Amino acid sequence: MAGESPETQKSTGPPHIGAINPAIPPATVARLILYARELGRLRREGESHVSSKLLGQLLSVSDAVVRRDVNHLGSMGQRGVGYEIGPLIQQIRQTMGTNRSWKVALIGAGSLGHALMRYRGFDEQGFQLVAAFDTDPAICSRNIAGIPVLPLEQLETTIAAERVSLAILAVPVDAADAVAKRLAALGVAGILNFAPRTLQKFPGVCVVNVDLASELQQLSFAVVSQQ
Ligand SMILES: NC(=O)c1ccc[n+]([C@@H]2O[C@H](COP(=O)([O-])OP(=O)(O)OC[C@H]3O[C@@H](n4cnc5c(N)ncnc54)[C@H](O)[C@@H]3O)[C@@H](O)[C@H]2O)c1
Repeated sequence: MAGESPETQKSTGPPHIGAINPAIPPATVARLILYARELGRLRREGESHVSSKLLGQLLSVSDAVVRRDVNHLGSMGQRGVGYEIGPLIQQIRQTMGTNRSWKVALIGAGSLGHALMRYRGFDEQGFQLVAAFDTDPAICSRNIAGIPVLPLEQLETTIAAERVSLAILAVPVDAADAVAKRLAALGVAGILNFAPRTLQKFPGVCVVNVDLASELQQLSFAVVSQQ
């Protein structure tokens, strides 16, 4: 799921949108997210410092890779002491834009949408799902896991009123481009797209595609490659 970099990057936009650092390679970005997850776990276990060797072991990469990745964040480690966990987490979160809260809208409240609304992990990472939208009247005007499901007609007013910056697209493939176009016109800065199609590009809108079927194909390739 992780590992794909934004297809476009926002150059201008509302003042609450931070710029993505284009100098960090996508593979490093993917690992930094995983380092933060492991560092959070170590901190909860009471650790204050971690070596590049241990952090590397936790991700099955070498300590040289860890040091190179962390170097992208500036001067962080101390020889013989390792990295101080708190400041390293803070620096990664600042770089990733996850040291702040993001308001997120979900478009498409079907099977996948329901599962996403029930997932509690977004809040913990600073992603606040404020509303879902659907075209099916049977689904609308309900609350799922505390999130209101609204008719699509209310997209424009709600996104503007709530100052939503990110959207999750979980609509049927044929509806994806039209919805993305509406989101782009509303100034939404990023779209997490689950529809199995490469979305049309919109200036200033970052898109990350999530396609579990593609991930499975990568897994099958990895398995056959080692046989
Ligand atoms: N990327 C992945 O790994 C992955 C996994 C599962 C599903 N999907 C994709 O996610 C999408 C949703 O899958 P699902 O299983 O939840 O489908 P679903 O049919 O259960 O849900 C789709 C929902 O979108 C609504 N909808 C239709 N047109 C709309 C529009 N223009 N605006 C707002 N809502 C609209 C429908 O009323 C329905 O509630 C599909 O495109 C599917 O292919 C991707």
